[in-house]
Amino acid sequence: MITNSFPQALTIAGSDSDGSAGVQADLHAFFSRHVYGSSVLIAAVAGNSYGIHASHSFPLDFIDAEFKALAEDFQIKAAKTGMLSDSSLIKNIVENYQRYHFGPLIVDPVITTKHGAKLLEDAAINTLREKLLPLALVATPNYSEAQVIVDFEFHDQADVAKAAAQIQKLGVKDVVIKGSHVYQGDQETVSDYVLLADGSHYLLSEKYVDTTHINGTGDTFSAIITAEIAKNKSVRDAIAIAKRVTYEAISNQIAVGHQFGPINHWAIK
Ligand SMILES: Nc1ncnc2c1ncn2[C@@H]1O[C@H](COP(=O)(O)OP(=O)(O)OP(=O)(O)O)[C@@H](O)[C@H]1O
Ligand SMILES: Cc1ncc(COP(=O)(O)O)c(N)n1
Repeated sequence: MITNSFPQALTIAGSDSDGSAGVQADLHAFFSRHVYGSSVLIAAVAGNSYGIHASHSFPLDFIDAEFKALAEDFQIKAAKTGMLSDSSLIKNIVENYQRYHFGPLIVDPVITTKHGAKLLEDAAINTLREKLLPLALVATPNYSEAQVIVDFEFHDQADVAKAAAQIQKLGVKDVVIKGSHVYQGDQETVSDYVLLADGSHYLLSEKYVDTTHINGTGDTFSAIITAEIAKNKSVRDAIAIAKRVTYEAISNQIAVGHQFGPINHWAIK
């Protein structure tokens, strides 16, 4: 009899038809780190590298059926969320996540795409704050999402640190605020501020890559953390690996799409 022990992870997110972001990016990322990926699709968007043309959320009873089907068979060791659409979907995900055992939860609070399309209703921000974030082992807002969650504007790194502490107070154990642009001498870097559950905090920096092929960076980053946690890596190591390999995927561009193209998951080692 085959055991169910191969590392398995789950993404609870939206499909992006151009394959660059959402569930598609998450599954590429899981695959690249040798983790089996499954998905609960909550919505699908019709889009390409220029923008999003349409979006469609799935019925809640269908989402319930997806969770149940996976719970009856798979041994998922870690799960992540991406696009969440609206309040009723967030509540549904919270209920299903609490009903089943899918391991630690990584919340990537996706609000807008790289083309500026909104993937989360304004009215759902409170539900995100009060219902979903408290369940998160790791939350990975980018610079602008973090400002929406804490409801104040960042002017400097001290504000980023203050926001991470505020997000931790919502119940999130480990917080990564991505995407501060910091100069180290002449070199522009993209730095992610990390605040761990034990109170330790630090910046993870890589050189800024001047490219528009950045669709799916946030999805990939959070999916890699999820994959590494599914393989029992520590949160600190999982975040460091995610930073390193996401940088590899951004800096080894592939020629797909005209504007906000995908990153290169084959570059991930
Ligand atoms: N141009 C770039 N050059 C180098 N690193 C980058 C670049 N853009 C993003 N990153 C890195 O990629 C990772 C993903 O961050 P990013 O801020 O892009 O997330 P996002 O896609 O905006 O997030 P979300 O999915 O939450 O909307 C981070 O580690 C960030 O520092
Ligand atoms: C369906 C879907 N989900 C998420 C994103 C965010 O992508 P990114 O990782 O670039 O922030 C997206 N563009 N589409």
